[in-house]
Amino acid sequence: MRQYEEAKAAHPDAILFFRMGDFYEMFHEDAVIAARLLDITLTSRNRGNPDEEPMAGVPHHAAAGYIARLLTFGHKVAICEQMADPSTVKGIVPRQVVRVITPGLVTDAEQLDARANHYLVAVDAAEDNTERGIALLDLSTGELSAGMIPDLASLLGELARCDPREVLVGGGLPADVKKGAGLAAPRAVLRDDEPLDDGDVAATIDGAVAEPIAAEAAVTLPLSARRAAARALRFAHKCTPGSPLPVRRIAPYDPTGAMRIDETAQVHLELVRGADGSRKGTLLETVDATVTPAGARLLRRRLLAPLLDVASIRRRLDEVQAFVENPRARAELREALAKVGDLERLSVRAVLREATPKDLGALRDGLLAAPAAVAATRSIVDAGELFGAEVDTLPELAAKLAAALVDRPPALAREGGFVREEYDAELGTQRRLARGGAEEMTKLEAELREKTGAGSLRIRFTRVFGWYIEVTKTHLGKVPPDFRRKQTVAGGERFTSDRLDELADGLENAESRALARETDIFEGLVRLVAESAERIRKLARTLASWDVAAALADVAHRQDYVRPEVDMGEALVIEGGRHPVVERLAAAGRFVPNDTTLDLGGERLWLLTGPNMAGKSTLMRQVALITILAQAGSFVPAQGARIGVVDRVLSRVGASDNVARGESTFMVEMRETATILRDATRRSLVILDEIGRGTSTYDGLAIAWAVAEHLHDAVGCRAMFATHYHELTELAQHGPGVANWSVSAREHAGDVVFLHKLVKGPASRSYGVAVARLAGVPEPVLARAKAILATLEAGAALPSGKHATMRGRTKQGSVQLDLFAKAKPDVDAAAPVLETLRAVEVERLTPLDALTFVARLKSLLPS
Ligand SMILES: Nc1ncnc2c1ncn2[C@@H]1O[C@H](COP(=O)(O)OP(=O)(O)OP(=O)(O)O)[C@@H](O)[C@H]1O
Repeated sequence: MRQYEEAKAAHPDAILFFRMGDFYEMFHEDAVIAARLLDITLTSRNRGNPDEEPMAGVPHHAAAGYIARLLTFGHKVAICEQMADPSTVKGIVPRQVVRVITPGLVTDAEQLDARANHYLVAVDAAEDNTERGIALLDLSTGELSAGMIPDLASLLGELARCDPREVLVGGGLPADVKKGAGLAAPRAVLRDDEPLDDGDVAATIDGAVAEPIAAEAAVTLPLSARRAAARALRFAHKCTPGSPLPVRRIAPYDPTGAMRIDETAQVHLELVRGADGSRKGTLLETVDATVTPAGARLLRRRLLAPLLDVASIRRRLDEVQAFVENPRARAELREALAKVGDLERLSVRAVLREATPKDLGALRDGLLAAPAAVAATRSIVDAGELFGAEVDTLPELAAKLAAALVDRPPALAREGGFVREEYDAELGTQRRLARGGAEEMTKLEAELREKTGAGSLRIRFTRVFGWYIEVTKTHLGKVPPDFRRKQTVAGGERFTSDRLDELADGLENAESRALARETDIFEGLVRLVAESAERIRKLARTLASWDVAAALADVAHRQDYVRPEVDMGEALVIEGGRHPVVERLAAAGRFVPNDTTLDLGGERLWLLTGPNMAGKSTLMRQVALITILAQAGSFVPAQGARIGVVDRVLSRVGASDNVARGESTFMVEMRETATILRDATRRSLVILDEIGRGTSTYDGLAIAWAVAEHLHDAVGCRAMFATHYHELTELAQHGPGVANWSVSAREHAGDVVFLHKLVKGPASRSYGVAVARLAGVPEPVLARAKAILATLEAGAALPSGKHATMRGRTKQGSVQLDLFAKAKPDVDAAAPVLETLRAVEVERLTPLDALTFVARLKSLLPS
């Protein structure tokens, strides 16, 4: 147990998986926690003795699933392996912690989403807390980026964007940063990191990345960013004690170069995750036609961080256009890329010495497919200019892997059988010997059967007993004297003989030598791949960017998207724009395209009215999504688009509670509105859907009015504002930049027909009652609603003779709608009954509705 105690002392905060034979055992507190979380049996060691201790174990081959479970609960798992084959070691087998797996640092394909990055994030601050640094490490791809973040809001925005699994919060960070990090990265485990001094920073970075890069980082990266990078590297290094880190570069992380789409907008626009947390119905799902995991990850990153630089955006659009115009090259490229697999993650597994024969096989297939991908791209005119000159496809490594490995190598190296016999003379010899030995065994069996006349005699092998001769009971009398009894089984006896032992030894020798040789070859190949990791990753990056361009071209072709013009102008002109997701879900040809123009020099604030369900939200989201797609470098669902670069997309859509954060609907609404008003710049695109709805009518209207005014007068950005407050449409008289638009609908025989077509001017009415009918609200309720509506629209007079307001105050001070109060006996008591009766459409009533209706009328009469 000394080994155990030492390993545990080195990793006190991890659950220690201590390898013993075919099991990983856990002890003490670890065993208790694991038994509870993994639903495995808690046993004990030295039962009944004073040193009895809890113990639990999981089979070694099934460990991955258990580890994944523990990670989801935020635990770290330290893997302590046997460092030698127990059968060859005298005394205690040496053991060592080879890897600590934490939620942010997983490399096992089963625990990773192939189509998304998996980040560990470190956050730091300069000594005087004036600047904040962030570092993002994806160990599974070996990518590390670091940069400075100007303020807390941006930092939280970045955390929401990269959706990390683990956040290291450097010691000394203010409490608001820690609290904010927890909220902005809800899926992450927050971990307090140990102190770090400046000497540690330099040493950690120098030790991890290549010298020129470390030197460059020292000059170009601000201290807070370097500190964050060093934290991430130090943590990762501690977790992979046995092998070098796969990180070779520190990419500058510059959020100011990207469009900011804060968490709220990401959620409201359903960019990469829908309301249920899945990819279903998101923009990403709609435009992600990539065929490689690395391409999918790149596209996801691009959608979450569209560019601001016009030249770079145009370069991406040029690439997409090239593939739109060359369908043949596109098809060939995509066919080749489909075989490429995940070169990035496979090469990292080799660096971490975690690669299996199957991984090497996949890497080989990927490398072999790369030249066809290059050829396809090269077939495009001007390809060199667009897609870079030389591409290194590592032909020598591909050839070596192809020569060495069998077609479908197994997942486990332990049992061998993955290196081609022709690849290595020694391996060939041992395999032949082994095969010869097996043939000899068959021959011996036939010989013995003949000699003894025991027809049931068999020569068999099991892992536990090795080779033996089995004879059934009926033939035991024929067993010759030189057979030695080994074991008695139900049906007969098992024997051995000198000849059998001799053959078995030879066979076993040949097999174990073959396996040892294969293991050597395998380790050599893994080393070779690890040495080439940087080149492989460079190739993977190139292929991923082609994959994205070809995928977007494919979507553009299939969905009829056009190339947007992107410039630094101040207009956002979309002709025949469509919502990329809704149009796919709508029946073919049923989606109604609309033109929208927001222009800082003209109409910059649109007030959008129209009935419920008319398509106001859809229209506003479509404008935002088209802008995001364009700046991410994609074609867009429209007949034409001119996008004057937008620096931020800010949105507040619909009302939703955030009970988890302990805030009411209205509080959330106002908090989000406040953020928008604070963060919006003249270049931003703001989308507001029915703000003010979460409170009483007049308060809501007042707030909505003031917000719209502020956006128009003070911020002066491009904005769309959907509202059901028709009073707000008067704002158009307020300033030249405000315009009224509405999404049209028609009422036909009491039913509403949505046209989804934009028309200039405010909506004439709301059709709320008609929509309520569409939703199945019972007729008696509809009739009463219509009656109330008519009274309201006529400007009802109160008993006191005052003009009706929507609300009044009771003596106790509580708010109530006067119109819903029962009529008092001294006024025309029958009025509401008559109004309701007049409004009902008798032909729509079911018999049951009619009964309910009569009861309702009666209840309206004073008793
Ligand atoms: N341009 C369009 N063409 C075809 N169908 C559309 C269009 N726009 C919206 N729709 C359909 O109408 C439904 C309602 O749209 P949306 O939610 O945008 O309405 P809304 O006006 O915002 O409603 P509410 O005021 O109730 O929030 C959508 O789910 C979609 O199916």
